[in-house]
Amino acid sequence: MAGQVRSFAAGGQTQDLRPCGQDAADAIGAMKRLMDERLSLMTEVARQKWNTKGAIEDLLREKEIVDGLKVEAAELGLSEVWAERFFRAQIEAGKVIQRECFVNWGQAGVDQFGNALDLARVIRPRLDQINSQLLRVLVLGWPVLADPTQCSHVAATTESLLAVHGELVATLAVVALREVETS
Ligand SMILES: C=C(O[C@@H]1C=C(C(=O)O)C=C[C@H]1O)C(=O)O
Repeated sequence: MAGQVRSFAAGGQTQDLRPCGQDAADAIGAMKRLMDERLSLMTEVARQKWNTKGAIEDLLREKEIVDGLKVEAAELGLSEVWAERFFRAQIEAGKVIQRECFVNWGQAGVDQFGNALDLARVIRPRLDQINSQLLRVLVLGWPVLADPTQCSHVAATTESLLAVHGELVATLAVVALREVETS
């Protein structure tokens, strides 16, 4: 895979994506932060849906996200099949968080949140940015993710997500990272 990744056009410039060790390690750090931010935004998503009594799951939006990211992945030289697995896992983990929020707020008798962010205008655009940024750092970090001698990075990612989001969410979110070696 690493050998297939040559370059991609970003902001009109072609960048060399062949990794050197530090770039790949930095990319793993960025991947962790972006995965965490994506999951953290799910509470904001849930607050807005709680206020509007909206459904947690939006399958049309999920399909649009995944279809778009598969095209981007192909352009970046990343396996579309793997990219779909990775992002579907992030989406499932995010829905777990939203469902947990709904259960907790239902039990606590929460009525409305006064300061919920706008889903369409604020949260989803940020999620779209995060998704694209994630794709790019996954390409850069691929040599580390695919190297069985460096599997501690996946364990560290799991640990840091687990500490904030709990075991179920963390396990779901990293599942595709554990399959990189075989992709
Ligand atoms: C985050 C949302 O909730 C769910 C999770 C999604 C995601 O993780 O991107 C997309 C659609 C929904 O099924 C949303 O509705 O935007």
